Order: sequence, then C-alpha cells, then structure tokens
Amino acid sequence: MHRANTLASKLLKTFGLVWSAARYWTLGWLLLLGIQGLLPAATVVLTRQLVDGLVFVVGAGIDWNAIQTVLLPTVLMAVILVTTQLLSSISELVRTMQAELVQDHVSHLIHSQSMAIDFGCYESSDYNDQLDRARTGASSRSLALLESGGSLLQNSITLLAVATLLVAYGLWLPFILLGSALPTFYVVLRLNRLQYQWSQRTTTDRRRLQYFELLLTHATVAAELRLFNFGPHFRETYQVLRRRLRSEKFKLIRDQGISRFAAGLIALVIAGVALAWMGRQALLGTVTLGDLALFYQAFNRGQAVVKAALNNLGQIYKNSLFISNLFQFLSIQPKIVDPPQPLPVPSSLRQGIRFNRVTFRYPGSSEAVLKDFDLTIPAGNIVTIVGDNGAGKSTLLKLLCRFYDPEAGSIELDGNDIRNFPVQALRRLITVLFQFPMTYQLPANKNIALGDLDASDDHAQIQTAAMGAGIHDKLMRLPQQYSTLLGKWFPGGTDLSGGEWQRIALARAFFRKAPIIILDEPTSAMDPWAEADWLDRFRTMASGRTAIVITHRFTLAMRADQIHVMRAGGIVESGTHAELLQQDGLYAESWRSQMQTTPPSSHDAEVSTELSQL
Ligand SMILES: Nc1ncnc2c1ncn2[C@@H]1O[C@H](COP(=O)(O)OP(=O)(O)OP(=O)(O)O)[C@@H](O)[C@H]1O
Repeated sequence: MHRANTLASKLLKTFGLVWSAARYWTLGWLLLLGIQGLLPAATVVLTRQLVDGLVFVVGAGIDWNAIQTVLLPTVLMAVILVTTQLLSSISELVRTMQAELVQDHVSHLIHSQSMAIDFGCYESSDYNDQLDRARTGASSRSLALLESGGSLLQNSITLLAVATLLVAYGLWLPFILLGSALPTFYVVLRLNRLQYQWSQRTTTDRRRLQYFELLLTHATVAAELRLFNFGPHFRETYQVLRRRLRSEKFKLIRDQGISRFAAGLIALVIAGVALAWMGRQALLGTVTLGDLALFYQAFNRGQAVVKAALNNLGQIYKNSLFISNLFQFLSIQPKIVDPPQPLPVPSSLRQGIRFNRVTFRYPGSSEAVLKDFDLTIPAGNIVTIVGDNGAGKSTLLKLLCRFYDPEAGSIELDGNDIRNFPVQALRRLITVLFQFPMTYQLPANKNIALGDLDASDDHAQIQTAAMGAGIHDKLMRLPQQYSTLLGKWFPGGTDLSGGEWQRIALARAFFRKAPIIILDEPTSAMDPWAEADWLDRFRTMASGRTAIVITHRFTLAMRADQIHVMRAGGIVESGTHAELLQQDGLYAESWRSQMQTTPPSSHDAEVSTELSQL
C-alpha cells in the first residue's frame, strides 16, 4: 500500500514536471492516447463483419446486394488503417517535441540546483553520486515514465474493449487472458527492481569510468600522460572495471531472458488451450467462422495488450525508481542561505575584517583546520598571509566568501557577522583570484568581463583591468586583440601560457569593483621580472580597497602593510617586514636563511625565492 502510494506520488510529481515543461503537447498526447486505444477494438469488430460478410457473399454468389454488405466494413477498415498510420506519425511528432521540452526543463532544474547547493556538497562522494544519478537520463526517464503511463492507459482502453468482446463467448475468457500474463508481470517487476539496484550499486564505479576516460582523453592531461606514459595503466584499469560491469550486466540480462522465455511459454500454452476450445465450438457449429476470426484476433491481441500493459507497469515501476533520484537531487536544501532578517551590506569597509575565535573543519574531516583563530585586517590595508603548505591560508578566503560556515566563532565585516548579510550581496563585496583559476574558452574580453557581467560592455574598464594585470600588451598583439578567442577547444582559438592565463584571471578579479580583494598566489606562475613590475601596479589597483594577498613569495610579502605568518591553522607572527625582522622569529629566520643563499644585491634571485622554507 505504501509502495503504491509512493509510486502514485512519483507519477503525479512526474506528470507535474512534464506538464510545466510542455503543457499543450501533453494535452495533445493524452487525446491521441484515447483515440489510439479504441482503434484496435474497432478493427477486431470490423474483422468479424468482414469475415461473416465474405462467407455470405461466397454462399450467395457474386451479387451486388451481397457485395454491398462487405463494402462498408471494408471502407471503414481502410479508414481505420490509414488513421492508425496517421496518428502514429502525429504521435511521433508530439512525443519528440514533448521530449525536447522536458529535456530542457529538467536540465534547467538541474543547472539551477547545481548553482544553488552548498559549495561543500561538491566534496562529498555521495553528492557526486547523486548528481550523476540525477543527470543520467533524468529527462528521458521522466518522459519514459509518462509514456509508460500513457501506454498503460491506451492498452487498458484496448483491453477493456477486447474483454467486452470476449465476454460474449464466456465470462471466464477475460480472466484467462489476464491470468496468462501474470507470470510475465512478476518477472518484469522483479527484473526491473534488480536492474535499478544494480545501477544504484554501480554509480561510483561508473563515475570512476568517466574519470579514467577523462584522464585518457582530456587535453589537460595529455602532456603528463605522454611524458609519464601512464596511459596504458589507466586504459587497463578502465578495461578491468568495464569487464566487471559488463559481466554483471550480462548475468542480469541473461536471467532476464530466461525468465521472460519461461513466462512467455506459459502464456502461449494458455492461448493454445483457449483457441482449441473455440475451434471445437466452431466445429460443433455453435459459433460462426467470423466469430472464430474475431476470437482469434481478440484473444491474440488481448494477450499482446495485456503483456504490453504489464510491461508498461514494469517500466513505470523502474522509471519511478530512477526518477526518484532526480527528485531527491532537486530536494537537497542548501545550508548556507540568507538570514531571515538580512542586514544591508556596506558599500565600502570602514573598520575592516575580523576572524573572531573561528573554529572550522572541512565536512567529513575530523581534524580542525582552524581552532579559535583570530585575525583582524584593517580597512584599506594590504596584508599578506604567508605560511607553509596546508597552514590554512586558502581556507580563510573560502570562509570569508561563505563557501563554508565556521563551526564556532564568527567572521565580521565592520563588526557584523557575515551570516547576517544576504549571501550573494556579501559575495558581491569580494573579488578573488583563486589559487587555481579557471581558463574559460571564450574571447579575451569576455574572460575578463566574467568578473562582473553587469558591466561587460565597459571596454575601457576591461582594458584598465588588463593593464593592471599586465596582460594588455599581449592581448593587443593577438589576431583580433581583445576579441580573440582564448583556448584551443573551439575553432580559431589562441592558447596562452600558464602565466598569461593567470594574468587574465587577475584581470577578471580586478574588473570586479569590490571593496575586498583577495589574491591567492597571484604571482605563482609569473616570472620574477614580471612579478616586480606587477607589485607596483597592484598598489594602485588596490588603493581604497582592503586587500589580502596569500603568497609563498617573500618579495611580495615584504611590501605589504602587515604580514601575518600562519602555521598549523594559527597566526604565529604579525607585523611589517621591518618589525618581523626585529622580532627575530620564524619570519626573520626564514628571511636570514634566504639572505645566506641569496646575496641581497641580486634582485632577481631574491624575487624568486619562496617562503616555503618557513
Ligand atoms: N576540501 C577540503 N576537505 C578537507 N580538507 C581540506 C580541504 N581543503 C583543504 N583541506 C585541508 O585543510 C588544510 C588547509 O588547507 P589550505 O588549502 O587552507 O592550506 P594553504 O595554507 O592554502 O596551503 P597551500 O599553501 O598549499 O595552498 C590542509 O591540511 C588540507 O589538507
């Protein structure tokens, strides 16, 4: 009962989904179903009239009056056959349009949900499984579910009409008809369930396959794949996994085939017995030859229809199981949401940013990355955060952007907890150059304008941002200058070097006029000369804004208003370059060790030295 309820609610939800995607096409589809359901029964009735008419004509000799009795059923039969053909073509058109609209609607829902859910979701394997299941044939499943429902309706109409015709020869006949299909029904339900369970069980494996496929075919892996020659290793791993999945699928399909055959055999025997009984009636003269033809057609068709209807039920069952994946995915609720009474975000910072006793651990991690973490960044300052790998530097920016919320403590802007601001408005206050920025296969100007799509027509500002990032001259030398398509994925694209791509990303960050600017390793892909040149420009770009620069490079760190040295999730030293040298702590020690290996007069060498020794 519970199962039937959930099935009914899923059907209803799916119908709602299809209805909102393609209302008029769905109406047309329902209408066609009704007509197509009645036509087969009409054919059966006409067959009897035709056969009886023909018997009469043969008995009466070729006479116009006798011929007239078969003329009408013949014409009607022809009309029905042509109509059946016509409706089937129209149905095809309607179904295609419905499918296209549903696909776009479901994609829209999945895309919107992917944007809305928490950033942290992407780090959970469960979530990735869910996304994969939702995406896999979500639109085709919802339509298939509805189509099976429609077919079931159509087949039920036919079945009802056929059963009515059969009752005339024996009340028990429709029951025999239904009974003969019961084994098939059982088999279909069971097998569909097994198939669904197998599919759920193997989602992660199938995602693994996609991953190996990506490693073997994607441009970003091509260089390492060739140099380290790990291609054959992944190809083999892929094949081993495929072999396992293939053999599991083979067993599933084989069992399915055997069970279907057995069920079909039972149905055949029952049909044989029923026909033999009717043949006997014809021999005894209790029924006419036309009756025998009707019976044969009705029983045959009836059996096919029952089988089809039960198949429809099986499909409904299976697709409803799969479609629940889509609904499950769509029902994920983000935890990082706007507060009930949001505060207006400040247009500029007056006091600054404060991390107040922040404790944070990544979802699924037992170890806290930050514990009672305190840090104040005064408004209008440029601060650098230096520290060894894994110290927690990038985590700070993710918390500030509310990709995650801390477990304890708060992050404040001008004294207000950032959780009091609307999420999008808060993010609008921040511009970030991420540690591993994206390379968008789009024209250069669009690549930069993505930082603030509302201002994407402001070419002067795009140029200013590009100049600030030191990529303007390069872009002017490209074939179509700022309109040149970047990347090689699409025809006519031009590729850039790693450092140049990084500058494009920097320009994107600069283009967004936000009061807080965060740069995570802005110069990691830059040559030392470029870095020295860039530093001076950055001061101008950042003027009036609050800037946080995360870096391993001394030369970048030393020029900040404040330097914070981070280790194991805490700030261990803070001050200006001169103050930190005077404190004679970790920073000074690293600095001195650098001085020993690099003569202070050698600017280039000094610039390229990294702080990773800390
Ligand atoms: N998504 C994540 N899930 C679980 N742990 C994470 C995640 N991201 C980072 N960590 C852990 O958090 C710690 C801090 O990471 P974070 O990226 O903030 O370091 P970082 O100081 O920026 O390092 P680097 O200088 O190498 O960029 C690391 O120990 C890392 O293992």
